[in-house]
Amino acid sequence: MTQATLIDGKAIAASVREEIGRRAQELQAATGKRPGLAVVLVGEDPASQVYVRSKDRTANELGFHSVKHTLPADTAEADLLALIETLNTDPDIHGILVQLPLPGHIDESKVLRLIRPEKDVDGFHPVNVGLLNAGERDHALVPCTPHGSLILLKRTLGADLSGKTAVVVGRSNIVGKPMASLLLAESCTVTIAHSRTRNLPDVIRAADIVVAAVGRPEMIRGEWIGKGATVIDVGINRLPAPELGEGKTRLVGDVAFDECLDHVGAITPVPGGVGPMTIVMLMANTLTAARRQLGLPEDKPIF
Ligand SMILES: NC(=O)C1=CN([C@@H]2O[C@H](COP(=O)(O)OP(=O)(O)OC[C@H]3O[C@@H](n4cnc5c(N)ncnc54)[C@H](OP(=O)(O)O)[C@@H]3O)[C@@H](O)[C@H]2O)C=CC1
Ligand SMILES: Nc1nc(=O)c2c([nH]1)NC[C@@H]1CN(c3ccc(C(=O)N[C@@H](CCC(=O)O)C(=O)O)cc3)C=[N+]21
Repeated sequence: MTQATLIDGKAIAASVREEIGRRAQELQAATGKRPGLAVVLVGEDPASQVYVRSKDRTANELGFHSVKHTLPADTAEADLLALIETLNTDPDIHGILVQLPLPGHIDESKVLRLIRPEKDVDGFHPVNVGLLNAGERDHALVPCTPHGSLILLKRTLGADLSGKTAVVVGRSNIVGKPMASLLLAESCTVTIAHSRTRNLPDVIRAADIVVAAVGRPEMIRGEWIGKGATVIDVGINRLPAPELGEGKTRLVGDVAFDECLDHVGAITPVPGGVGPMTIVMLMANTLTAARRQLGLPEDKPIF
């Protein structure tokens, strides 16, 4: 019986974070400027509040300039757009992140299109999406969760992923599509699966690399995953956990983790896998955006 390697996202995120901290200090020594991040939250979704707090805290810990704008859930679209215009022209702000999802009365696409592509640290603006898909990712800002997932894969399998068979389950603009695009750019043979995919277990079984971004707790069973495969579980699902006490919850991924341990090669846990990488890649993107806006040469890519 083999024993799967646990991909320690928390530890890898900590090492990337140190590197970003060093680079931010260099930037400040050279220019007197700190990378500046603005996070905008509309409404009071508790999960979003947790993420936004964590982004703000990490930015502060790394010595970034960080501002948080919390707007009421009934904010008019025009007011949100006006705030983005202000941030677009603020020279101390290099990165803008609007926490998703937005309340239903606001046109998400309109908001994302207004953010200056140079400041779009989520990588959701059509210009950044286009650059990534055109094979120009070095000039883009790359979405944080897929980018962090790719780093986990490279730290586990080595820098060269070419020729590997990868299945991405999920086709959202936030995770699935950009993940597939990054893996294709690494010369993997990529399949994108979704809710209409037939024989999903068989599709997944053929993969060297499985990335799960579905949002359904433990939907992907251990027996669907081939021997020795590497599994990146992006899913974050909060389930009630009465065994931990009344009203308590616990997080699980999209993959049945325990069922994988005796035969997969490596797997990310939830929590402690992709989540911590997402936050640190947001800081990496903010630093990249700051250097570009200050006219400095690109830093080495982070692996
Ligand atoms: N760790 C992190 O940092 C982050 C984690 N997440 C988590 O990742 C997960 C996915 O997020 P996101 O991409 O935004 O989710 P979406 O809901 O936008 O997309 C889910 C995708 O899963 C597909 N899907 C749904 N049901 C099935 C099924 N039965 N079989 C196969 N595919 C299915 C959908 O297919 P179709 O298109 O056909 O409907 C869709 O493409 C969530 O748990 C989210 O919380 C998200 C962002 C960051
Ligand atoms: N514009 C925008 N950009 C995003 O990047 C974005 C977003 N909107 N909306 C929501 C999703 C979700 N997301 C996560 C970030 C960190 C963790 C994270 O740190 N997770 C910890 C656990 C956190 C906990 O305990 O709740 C972990 O997995 O170990 C998870 C999920 C970013 N998102």
